[in-house]
Amino acid sequence: MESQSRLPLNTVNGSRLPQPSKLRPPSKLKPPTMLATKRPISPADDAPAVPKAPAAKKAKVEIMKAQAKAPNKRRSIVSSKLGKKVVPPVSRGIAVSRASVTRSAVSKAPPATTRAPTARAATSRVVPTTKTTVAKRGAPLSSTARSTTNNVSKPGGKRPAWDVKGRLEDMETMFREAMSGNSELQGQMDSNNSRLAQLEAINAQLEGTVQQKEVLNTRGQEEISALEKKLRESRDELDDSVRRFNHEIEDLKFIKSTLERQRDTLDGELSASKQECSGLKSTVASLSSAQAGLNAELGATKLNLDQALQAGRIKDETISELRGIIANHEATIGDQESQIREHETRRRILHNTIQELKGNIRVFCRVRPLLGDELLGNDGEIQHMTFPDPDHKVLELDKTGDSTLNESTVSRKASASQTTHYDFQFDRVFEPDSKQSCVFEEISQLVQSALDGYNVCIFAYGQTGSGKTFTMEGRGENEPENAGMIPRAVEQIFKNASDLEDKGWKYEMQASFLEIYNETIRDLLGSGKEDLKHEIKMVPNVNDVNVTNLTYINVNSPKQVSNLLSKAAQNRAVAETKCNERSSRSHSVFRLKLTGTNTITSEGSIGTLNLIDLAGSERLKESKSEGARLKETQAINKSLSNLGNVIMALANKEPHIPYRNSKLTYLLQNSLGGNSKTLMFVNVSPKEECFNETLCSLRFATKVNQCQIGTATKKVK
Ligand SMILES: Nc1ncnc2c1ncn2[C@@H]1O[C@H](COP(=O)(O)OP(=O)(O)OP(=O)(O)O)[C@@H](O)[C@H]1O
Repeated sequence: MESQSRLPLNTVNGSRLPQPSKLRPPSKLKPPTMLATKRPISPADDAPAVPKAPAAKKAKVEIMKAQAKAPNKRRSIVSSKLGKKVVPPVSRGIAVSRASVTRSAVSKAPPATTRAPTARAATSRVVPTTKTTVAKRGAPLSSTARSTTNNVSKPGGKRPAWDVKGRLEDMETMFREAMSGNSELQGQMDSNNSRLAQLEAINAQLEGTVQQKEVLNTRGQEEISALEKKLRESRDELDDSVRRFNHEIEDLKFIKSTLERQRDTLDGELSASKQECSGLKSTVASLSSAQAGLNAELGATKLNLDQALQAGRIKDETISELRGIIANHEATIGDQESQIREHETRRRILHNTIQELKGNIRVFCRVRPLLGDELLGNDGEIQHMTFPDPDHKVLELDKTGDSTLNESTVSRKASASQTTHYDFQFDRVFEPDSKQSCVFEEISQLVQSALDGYNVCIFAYGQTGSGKTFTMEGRGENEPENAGMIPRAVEQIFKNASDLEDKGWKYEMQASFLEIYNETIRDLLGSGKEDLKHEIKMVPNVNDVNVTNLTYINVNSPKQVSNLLSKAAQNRAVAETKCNERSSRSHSVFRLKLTGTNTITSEGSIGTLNLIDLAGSERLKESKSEGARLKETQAINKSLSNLGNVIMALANKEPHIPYRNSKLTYLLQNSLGGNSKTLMFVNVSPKEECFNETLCSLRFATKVNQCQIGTATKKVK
């Protein structure tokens, strides 16, 4: 015991233990595989046969598991060093952990071998004990050690510091125990070494396998890179395909939407067609039923037809009888038509007789209404004129404070208050509110006479602004109610001529329009450019008047005549005077020559309708005309006074009638003589300041009205 205790503390069974300072910490120990690399095991070792690759894998897995359990194993080793039972690693089979291998190495602890680090590591577990031993042996005891020694001196407690011997004994005891444990560990280490050799063989085998695997791995990598390349190419192709397919999908979507639209349209058409079809079916059904009805009706109609044919035969007989009766009636109608024509002839005779009874020269007086500013004075009433006669034949004038006027054609009554009263009587007096239609009604029979072959002369006489043009021509193309005597006469002539066509009459109408201005004739229907001279000539044997170079136009409609009147109106010489703002300073003569032929009776007629708008009869004193206008007025007055002279001469049946003293009377000689019907309008102004002019005009008209010119005769071809 004594010699053993003198052995160095760091030797086990004679071999030196590694220095504690050179021991590696357990965590830095290399794994068994690494150890195997440093210490190859020859195949000649009596190691178990190398397991196949799966067996090697399994062994690796077991090793891994063992490593995971390593800390606990270490604890068990330390425990074993302290005298507890140590489980030999061999009993655990091939699944030996790195920690257990290390413990085996420590137990063997061969000096100066390649496994030294492992042994050192294993030895490190007992270092504290060894150190303590060294300290006890070499160095003086510290106070703490001493107290411990003191405690040991007593069983179950520390030995006192001074009990060195006791403490040494204790240490020796401990050493012996350690040594016995060491031999045990040595056995374990041997078995571990053999186990390690086996494992190294397995490891070498595994390394070969690893190399094979690496070759395989390299090939695999190459294959993988080739496959990756292929994969990239495939991906590119796939991308292209995807793009292509996307395009195709878009196209297909577009086609799909188009087709859907077409389908919708076709659906709509189909439903419409279905509806139409159902409608047609119902129509067919109704037509079928109608056809059945019609068939039935047809049968009935056939029956009726047979009856009608029978009745028709009877009617044919009746018709032949009626034809006989109609022939008799037609004969009667022919008789009656000839009677009508006779009646027409007699009507003309009677009409002429009536005209004769009325007198060949008749005078109508027309008073125009107050216009514009004229209405402002006297509350718009004409106070100096009265129309007392219900038969419209009398006009009364009252003049206050003018004793110089003491004449009257009919009567004159002067009152004490110096009011002079004048009565005038004419064939007709038209009051200011008389309409154009009302005036024309009175002259329409005269117009009819022109168609019957008479020379009719209607002229308007009066002072400027008294309403002559309004009476003869009217006002405004768009005011049919204001149409004058000329357009109305033309209208009536065309209408009557048309009516007379039934009685066999056909008329040719020739229009001319002229004016006499300053005793010069001007053609109002001419172009106006030529400076032609117009002379009045008597046509021998016909007792007719002709004007040379005058335009005669055949007319066949009222519209045509209306256009001629418009043209003439533009050509008329119109001049301003102080008496009227638009005064016509010439006589205008519209002449319509009517030549009628009766194809049935072979009668013929030539009539002339003269419609004359005379120039204003102004007194020189009133008109205040000067220069050229004075000459105009003088010429007008001369012709007008000559007209009066002619009428007087005719009335007095004088042997010489002074027709040639003025162009007007010379032109109208056939219309003023015995073979004519003459109507004079005396137009008067309602203005009181025109009283004297009005009086003059009325006096002249009264003279004309008193004339008995003779009996008119119609001209027969
Ligand atoms: N009965 C009537 N009703 C309404 N207005 C009328 C009537 N008579 C004439 N007038 C108007 O009085 C004005 C003068 O008439 P108009 O020109 O016919 O006179 P006149 O006698 O022809 O004059 P002149 O001799 O200068 O040609 C015109 O504006 C016309 O429209």
